[in-house]
Order: sequence, then structure tokens, then C-alpha cells
Amino acid sequence: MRFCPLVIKPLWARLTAAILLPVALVTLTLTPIFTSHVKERVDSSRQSAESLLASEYQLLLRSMNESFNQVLATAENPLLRRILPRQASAQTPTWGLAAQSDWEQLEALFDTLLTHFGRYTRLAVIDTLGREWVSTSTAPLLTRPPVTDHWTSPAFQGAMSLQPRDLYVSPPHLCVSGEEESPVATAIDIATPIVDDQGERLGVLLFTLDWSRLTATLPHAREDSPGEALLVDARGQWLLPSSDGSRERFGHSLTERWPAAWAAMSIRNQGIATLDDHLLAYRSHDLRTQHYRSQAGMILSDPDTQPWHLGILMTRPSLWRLLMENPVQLLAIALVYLLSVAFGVYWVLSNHRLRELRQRALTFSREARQYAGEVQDLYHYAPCGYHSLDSDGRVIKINRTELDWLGYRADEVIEKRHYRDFVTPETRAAFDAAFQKVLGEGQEGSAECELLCRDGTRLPVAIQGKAHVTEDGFQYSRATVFDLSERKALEARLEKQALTDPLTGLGNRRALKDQAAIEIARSERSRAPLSLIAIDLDHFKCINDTYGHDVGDLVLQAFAKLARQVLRDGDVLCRMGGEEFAVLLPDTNREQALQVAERLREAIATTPAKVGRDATEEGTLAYTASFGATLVCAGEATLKPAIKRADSGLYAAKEAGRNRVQWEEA
Ligand SMILES: Nc1nc2c(ncn2[C@@H]2O[C@H](COP(=O)(O)OP(=O)(O)OP(=O)(O)O)[C@@H](O)[C@H]2O)c(=O)[nH]1
Repeated sequence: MRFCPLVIKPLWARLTAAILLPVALVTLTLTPIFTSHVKERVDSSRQSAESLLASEYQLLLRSMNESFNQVLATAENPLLRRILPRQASAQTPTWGLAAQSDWEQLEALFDTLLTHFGRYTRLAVIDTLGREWVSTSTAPLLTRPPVTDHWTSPAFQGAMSLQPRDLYVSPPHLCVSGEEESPVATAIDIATPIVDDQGERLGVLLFTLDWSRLTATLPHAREDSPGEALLVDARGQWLLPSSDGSRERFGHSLTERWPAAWAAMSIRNQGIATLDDHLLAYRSHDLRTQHYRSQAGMILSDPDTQPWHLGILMTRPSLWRLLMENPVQLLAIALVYLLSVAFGVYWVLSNHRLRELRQRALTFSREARQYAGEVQDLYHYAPCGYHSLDSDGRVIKINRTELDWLGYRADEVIEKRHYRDFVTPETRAAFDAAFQKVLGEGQEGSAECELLCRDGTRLPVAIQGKAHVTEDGFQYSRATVFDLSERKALEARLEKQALTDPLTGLGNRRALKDQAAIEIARSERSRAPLSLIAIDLDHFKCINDTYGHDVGDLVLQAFAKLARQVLRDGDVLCRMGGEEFAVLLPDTNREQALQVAERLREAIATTPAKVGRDATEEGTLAYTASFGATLVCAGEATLKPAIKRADSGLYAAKEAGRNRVQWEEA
């Protein structure tokens, strides 16, 4: 296993990483894009808020100035200068005192103002004593007269203290609207002194402005407006009239409800503040000092309420709002996340499968190498030889075992030697025949051969060859070579055992028969005489009976040893069974055979067998043997007739008293 510190092993951990990593990557990729998008939107919202504030401010100012100018212009109307002195001279309100035409003109003027502009709820002319002489109202509840006493009203008091063309402007306040649906309205009183041509103060002109009408035209009130207006006085009290959609109501305290907004607006005259979810563009306006845009000389107002603070509140763009405003975009992002996670999971799972397969392949390959090594070992160190030959009989592959047998190295043999070169000339024909069979249609062949090893030794082997044939025909032959040396040795041993008498180590009856065939053939070829002597130990039963069977065996062994010493190397001494023996004497005539028999008889008679002191006092036991001898006649294919004759001679020797040699003529 390669070392890799970043490899996370468990599948669940890799799956977690496969989910988190794509999410992180997509987030990292998208975040700068959306952040800059949000920033752009914030900047755009700021600009919108600022421009909306500017336009709203201008509109409010223009509307108010328009009213200011209308009040000032009306106050200078000659009708008022004519009507007021006449009314003032009357101790009680008397409508009939005014000239009918003046009154109608004034009424027409006031009606025009009321209906044409629509923003006034009441127009009143008040004399210096605070008595209202002329009044026109949108609320037709009040019948003329009564005369209202304005002596204590701030508007009257304020206006009376002013110079011509100066204005008193009250803060917005609640008043009776006269309408059933919304009996309470918000209004502003604008008052200015009425002065005659000589500068004498005649009274006060009072216009009550429907504050909601004035502010209804502001951009914030439009449904498609992106922002919301906010107008508070110097104490933070809400100045905009209550509307259905607005959360705030007239007179609410911004300082309590939204301290952050109030803090921003109250510190600076103008600016833009970033609140939690909102952007607030604001500026302050003091009626008393910013009157230059109207025709008013000076404006008097309640000092506690000035300046006003106007603000435009816009929802602050955020990433979430940006996403939520476009469902397609949101869906696309969700799809990107989903795809990236799906890809990650798929990658991990397929990688996991791949790892498994790789691991399995590694295991298989390791096992295959192991098996290949084992097969290689089995091939090279098998207890038999393996070799492959091409069609010419050249060695193309050979295992170690066979190389060790031959005593050569692989590089000395492979592609260099023909296999038949290692086969002994005597067995080469068998090998060639088998190899031809392998090359032939049978494609199989076997032979028992002898291999000629480097050290000169010969190794008997059995070779079993088989052709390896493909569609292209014969490729090579594969042969298994078995070492036969052990088998051969065993066979030889068994063969020897089969021909040997185990007690005396002499050849047995069968050995005599085999050897006789050879000697008879040789004698036929050489015309040399071949003699046979039959030997039988005398009174052997008596030895057995007297000294025991073991002593009898010792006597038999002593005889075999002694006979070997007496006989020539070429003589064939065999035990025929029991205490009977036979000697085949090649190239031996009658006289010679009789001499051999006599020499042997005498040696036996004079050489007691060693049987140990347990058996006899001297440790030896004298014994004798009788002999029957004969010639193997020319023309006798087997030894049988000669044995029969020798046995006859032997029988005669026994009959004659034992311990003697008797010749039997053919
Ligand atoms: N100890 C021993 N005794 C054997 C063996 N083979 C045969 N004999 C014994 O040899 C004896 C042969 O006895 P017989 O055939 O009567 O002949 P004999 O006693 O030698 O008498 P003659 O041949 O007439 O002299 C038997 O008692 C057999 O049991 C052997 O391998 N070992």
C-alpha cells in the first residue's frame, strides 16, 4: 500500500468529504460573485435612497412653500384689508356688515383655494382680538357664525408677533377632520399677519393644511416606490400621518421604537446609515432657517420640534433577498450544489469501487505471482525431468532436475543442444522413434532410454513426450522424464533374489537353468565339453535330527563356502533344494569333471563345518557328500537330461556307500 497522508480510508468519511468539499468549492466560487452582486445592489440602493430622499425633500419643500406663498399672497389681498377694518369696528360679529360683493369675492377666493388645491381644510381670517370673522372649511359642520376665539391659539399668538410676510408654521398636529370614516386628521397651521397699507396690523390669516394630503403626493406613498419615508421632529416624534400600510403612527416616538435609526439621524444633518436590515438616507430640515425658497420673510415655529428629520428607508439588499427575488436563479444554484454533491458522491463511490477492484487485482496478481513461483518451483524441482523440444529436437526448455541429472547448466543446453545428443547410442533409436511419433499424427510418444551424463555415467530414464499443437500446427514437444535407475536397480535386485538361494547365497534351480541355457549355447558354439555334477550331503537328516536345524543350516553354508573356494570362477554352483547342489562346469570333459568332483569330495570330507561349541564339543562337525557326474551331450537343448543322469550317478554313489563320486555315461 502506497503511503498517502491525504487518503481518508472509511467510506463514510470520504462521502462526507465528497459532500462538504463540493459545497465548499461551489460556495467559494459563488460567494465572490454574489458578494459583488450584493454590494452593487447595496450601492444602487444607497443611490436610490439618496435620490429618493432628495426628490422627496424637494417635493415636500415645494408643496409647503407653495402653501406658504399662497398664505402670503392671500394675506395681501385687498379684500381682506377692506373687510377686516369693517369687521373690527363692529363689536359683535356681523356678517351683514361686510359689503356683499367683498364677501362674495372673498368666499369665491377661499372656495377656489379650497377646491383647487384640495390640501386646505380651513381658511380663516382673524382680527387682532383673536376673533375669527371669516372662515371657510372643507368640513361643513360649522355654520357661520359662530365666531371662534383664537386669542390663545399658538398660531394666532405667533402670527401676531410677526412682521408682514413672516409666517407662523405649526408642527403637524391632530385635529378633527369632520369625516365619519376617519374623524381624526393631521394638520398644519400656517398663519401670517394681515397688515393694511399704512402698516397697521389688521388681523391674522390662518390656513390649516391637511398634512396627509400634502404628504400623500410624496414618492414614498406610491405603491411602486422602493423606499419608505420617515419624518420625525426634533424630539423624534413621528410626523407623517398614519396610513393603513405604515407600521408607525403619528406621534410615535422613534427614539423608543428604533433607537438606532434615531441615533443616526439625530447626530448628523445629512447622511446615510446602515441599519440591521435597512439603509436609511436622511437629512434634516429646519423650517425656521430654510425658508429662503419661499417668499416668506421669516418663519416662526415651535422651537422644540425643529428641525425635522426626513429619511428614506430602504430594505438593505442581502444575499438571501437577492436569491429569493429570483426563484429561477435560486433553483439554478440549488441545482449546481446538487450536481456538484452528486458528482462528488458518484466520484467517491466509483473510486471506492475502483479501489476495491484494484485491491482485488493486486491480491490476484500477488496470488498469481505466488502460484507462478510455485509452479516454477514445481517445474524446476520436480522429482522428474521436464523438457521441451522444437521440431528439430533442440532443447528450448528444461528443468533443473534434468539438468542436475545430466550435469549441465541451462545456458549450455537451451537452444544449443539437441536432446538426442544426451541419449546413449544404444538407446537412441528408441528415442528417435518416440520423437517421430510426437511429431507425427499421434502427437504422443514414449521410450525407455539411457541418458549419457557429463561425468560419463548412464542414467536409465523413461521419456513420455507430447506435442503442443495450436491452430498454426506443431509448436513444441513437452516431455516428462522419469529416472529409472532405482527401478532398474530394484528389478535387478529382485531378479537376483529370484535366482539366489537366500541361505547359501548360491544360485537356485532357476539360476542354474538360465545359466545352463547360456553355457549350452556357448558349448554348442565352441564345441567345448560341458559337465554337470550333482551333489548331495550324506545323512543330512541325521545332522538335523541330532544337532538341530540351525546346525544343519550352518553345515549347508559351510559347504557352499568351501565349494566356492574349491571350484573355478567360471563354474556355476547352485543349490537345487534341501541338501542337494549342482555344479555346471563349462569347458570341462569327463576326466576333468571327475577330478573336480573328487577334489570337492575330499575337501568336504576333510573340512568339518564350523557349527559352534554350543552344538559340538569341538565346535565343528564333520560331514560328507556324494557326487554324481555326467557330460551335457551335444544336442541337448536343456539341462534336464544331464540332471537326470547326474542324479542317477548320485544315487549310485549313495548306494555304493556315500562319500564317493560316480560317473554316469550319457
Ligand atoms: N537344516 C536344513 N535341513 C534341510 C534343508 N533342506 C533339507 N533339509 C533336510 O535334509 C534332510 C534330507 O534327508 P534325506 O533326503 O532323507 O537324505 P539324507 O538324510 O541326507 O540321507 P542320504 O541322502 O540318503 O544320505 C531332510 O531331513 C531335510 O529336512 C535346509 O535348508 N536346512
